[in-house]
Amino acid sequence: MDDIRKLIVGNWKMHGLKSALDEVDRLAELCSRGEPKADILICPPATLLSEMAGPCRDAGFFVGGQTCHHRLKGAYTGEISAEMLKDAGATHVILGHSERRLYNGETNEQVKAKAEAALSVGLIPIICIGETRTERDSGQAVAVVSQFLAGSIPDEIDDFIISYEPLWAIGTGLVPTPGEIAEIHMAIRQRVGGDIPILYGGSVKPDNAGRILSIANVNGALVGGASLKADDFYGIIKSA
Ligand SMILES: O=C(CO)COP(=O)(O)O
Repeated sequence: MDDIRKLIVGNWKMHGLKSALDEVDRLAELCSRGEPKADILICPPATLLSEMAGPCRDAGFFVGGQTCHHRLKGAYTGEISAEMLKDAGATHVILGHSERRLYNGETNEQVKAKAEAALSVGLIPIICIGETRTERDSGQAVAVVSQFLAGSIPDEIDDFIISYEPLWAIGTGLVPTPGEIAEIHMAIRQRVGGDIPILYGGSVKPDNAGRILSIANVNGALVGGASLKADDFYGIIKSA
C-alpha cells in the first residue's frame, strides 16, 4: 500500500560515541525547518539509547534497538532484553539483520522468538530479510525472501515491519534495479497483507532515495552509512 506513511530508519550499527548526540541535535534543527513527511527512527548502539531518547522524543523522532534477546530476563551475560530497550525509551527493534544472521548465527527461529519477546513488551519489530548475490544470480531471490518470511514472522501478529535488505547491496554502493525491488516488495506484500510497512535497505543515499522511495510497496528505508551524518540522513528524509 502506498498510502502508508513513509518510515526512514537510521541503523547506526556499531558506530557512535556520546559525541554522536550532536548529530541528533543537527537533524532536529534540519527537520524543524519544514515538517518532515516521513516518520524518523534512529537505532543507535544500546549504550546511547537512554541518552538519545529524550532529545529524539522532543524532536518527534522514534528511537529503537538493533537487536534483543528472546527472553525477557535471566542469566544471559552481555545480552539486552526487549523490556530493557523499552525501558530505555525504544519503540522499535531491528531483528534478524543479515550482519547478526552472519556473525552471530541468528536463525529464523531465533528471530521469530525475539519478535515475540519484542511484541510482548510493546516494541514493534523490524524484521530483516534478503538474498545473497549468488541467490539472486541463480534466480532464487523471491524464493529465499519467502522462506525468510515464513520462518521469522510470529503467527497472528499484525504490528510489525519488514525490511528487505539484499545482502549484496549493504555497504557496497550497489542497488537492485527498480524492477527488482518492486518484484520483491510485491512478493512480500502478497504474503503480509496491505497494512504492514515494507522498507528497503542497502546503499540508500540522498541521491538515490527519491527513486527508491517512489517504487510501489516501498514504505520507507533502512539506512546504514548515510544515517550517521545528519545532513546525509536529512537528504534521504527530504526525498520521502
Ligand atoms: O544494513 C543496512 C541498514 O540496516 C544498510 O547499510 P548501508 O546503507 O550502509 O548500505
